[in-house]
Amino acid sequence: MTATPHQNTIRADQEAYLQEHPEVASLLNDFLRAVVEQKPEDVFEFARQHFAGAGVDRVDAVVVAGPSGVGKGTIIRKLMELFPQQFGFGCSHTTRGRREGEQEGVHYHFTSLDAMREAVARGEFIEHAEVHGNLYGTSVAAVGDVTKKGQVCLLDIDIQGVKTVKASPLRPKYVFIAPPSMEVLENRLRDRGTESEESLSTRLHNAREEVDYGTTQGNFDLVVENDDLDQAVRNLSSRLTEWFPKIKRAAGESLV
Ligand SMILES: Nc1ncnc2c1ncn2[C@@H]1O[C@H](COP(=O)(O)OP(=O)(O)OP(=O)(O)O)[C@@H](O)[C@H]1O
Repeated sequence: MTATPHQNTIRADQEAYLQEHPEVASLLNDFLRAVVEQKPEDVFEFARQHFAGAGVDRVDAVVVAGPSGVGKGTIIRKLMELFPQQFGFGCSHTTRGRREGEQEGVHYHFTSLDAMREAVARGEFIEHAEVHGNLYGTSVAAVGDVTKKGQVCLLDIDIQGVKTVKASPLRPKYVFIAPPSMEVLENRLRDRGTESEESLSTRLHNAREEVDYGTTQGNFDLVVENDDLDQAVRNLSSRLTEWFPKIKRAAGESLV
């Protein structure tokens, strides 16, 4: 049966699209290769997991790490106030209890240990780690929620998490927030009033090793000392606009 002119037009249009998007063929070939290599019992479930992580190596993301109480959350909030259209927060999951004022989907996705373990086993997390007795993690979906809007995804991740992100397909920029001193860090944690003596001492104990790792040459793309908050945010913003020129174009040069 010969094709009608209308069918020919549709076919030409589809072929033109596929030529402009060679990643479609590569994505399908990768999937087929994975299926024949791993021979999954449940192909639909396998496909869901396989495609959940597709393209995650190409998204714009920034990992903001540092010891507890150094000001990661504060700096991220400031950046998002300054550049509301350009940055979005990649909301992590946690099994820890909700602190006063924290909202589901804004500060964290609050979940149970069992639900989180199951989601991790299904391959839905880029990284996860147990910190101070609770699970924390960054899901593929949380990063996608931000980057599909064209925004740079800001991630608040502890040092253990950083090490696993480095082993994941995500290719973010890594920023370490350093305290001016251990005394200042302790005062900030005390003044925040969120920790018991025991949790405070665990956090300070971990902080020394974290600062060693964070300030070791080559572990981070940028180290920012959070002494004066506005200065720290200025230092960070200026580097972010170099890394992601689209931020500067959209925000206007005066902001930086
Ligand atoms: N430059 C700064 N000068 C003074 N206080 C600060 C500064 N930056 C942050 N703080 C204060 O220090 C406390 C800790 O900050 P924040 O909660 O942002 O830390 P964090 O690194 O996100 O901690 P965690 O990892 O435990 O969530 C807060 O009370 C915050 O207001």
